Amino acid sequence: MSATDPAPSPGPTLESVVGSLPYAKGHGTGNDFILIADPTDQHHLDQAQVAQICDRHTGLGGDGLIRAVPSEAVAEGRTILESAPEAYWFMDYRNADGSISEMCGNGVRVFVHFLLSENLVDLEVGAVLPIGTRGGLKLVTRLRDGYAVDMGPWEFIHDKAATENGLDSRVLTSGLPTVRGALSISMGNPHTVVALANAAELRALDLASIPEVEPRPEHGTNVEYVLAGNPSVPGGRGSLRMRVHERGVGETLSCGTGACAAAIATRHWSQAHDVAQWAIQVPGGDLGVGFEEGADGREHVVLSGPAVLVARGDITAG
Ligand SMILES: N[C@@H](CCC[C@H](N)C(=O)O)C(=O)O
Repeated sequence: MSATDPAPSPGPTLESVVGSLPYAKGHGTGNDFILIADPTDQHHLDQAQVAQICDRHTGLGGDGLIRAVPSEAVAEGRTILESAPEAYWFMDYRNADGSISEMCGNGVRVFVHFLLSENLVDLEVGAVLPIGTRGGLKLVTRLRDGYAVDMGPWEFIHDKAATENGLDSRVLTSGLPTVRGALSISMGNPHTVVALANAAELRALDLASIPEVEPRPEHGTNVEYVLAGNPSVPGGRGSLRMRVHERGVGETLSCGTGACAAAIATRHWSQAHDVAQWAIQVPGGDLGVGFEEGADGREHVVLSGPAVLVARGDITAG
């Protein structure tokens, strides 16, 4: 570039893209989100606007954006209200690329923490708050040091292959020398879990590009790489380490629904059905995954972990 060339355009400001907008930033084990309180359902952000806000270089930066809106304002929320009229708040979740996902396990804990900090709900330690999501009703219990979420029942995506072979798909990933067998699990959103042989494989994974999954999932998938056992659990039973490539985001430091899928797959492969509580180590911290019978008689997954708000701000041109 010479001195006479015109200066490159600095690009639009966030305010010019989305208008003035108060927000908070939070995370759950390093999975980070921009949170927007929208009690009157005014902030209808499109895919490009969300992607711009979540951009780590030209926006605020986040693995996703969560809008707190009354369930009444969203079609899926209105359906939930028919059987759970107490589910006043709905978690309108978007990935960093602006795409919609049905569910976010870390996000729903941070969401409830945000509602509390905005004085939009009142929740004692031990009390339960029903939340509407595109993945259905979720019950969030406030703990002393975080939140536990009844994520509801889980499912194998290809039931027959999963139960007969323990594997139903194949994944090709940079950094792994071979194509690996994998297991597809729905936590409301789709997951593909791959077992690794050792810690060197876990370290060597290159998750900068989207892993190739065959057969190709119609709506994409989140891919979890798991290593049974984790150093903080003596004997290792009921524990695992994982890294994740999230649909619509890329590699993240943690994924709550992914931790649930990883525990389900590892329990299935090791036939450890007697272990009701699992300890999951992700790059961003530690999560718990429990299994218990729900009121509907089906097995439910309960995800527990921390939720932190780190900042508040206002999108303005400055
Ligand atoms: N990080 C989340 C999952 C977010 C959605 C996911 N990327 C998808 O597209 O399904 C979690 O904590 O569960």
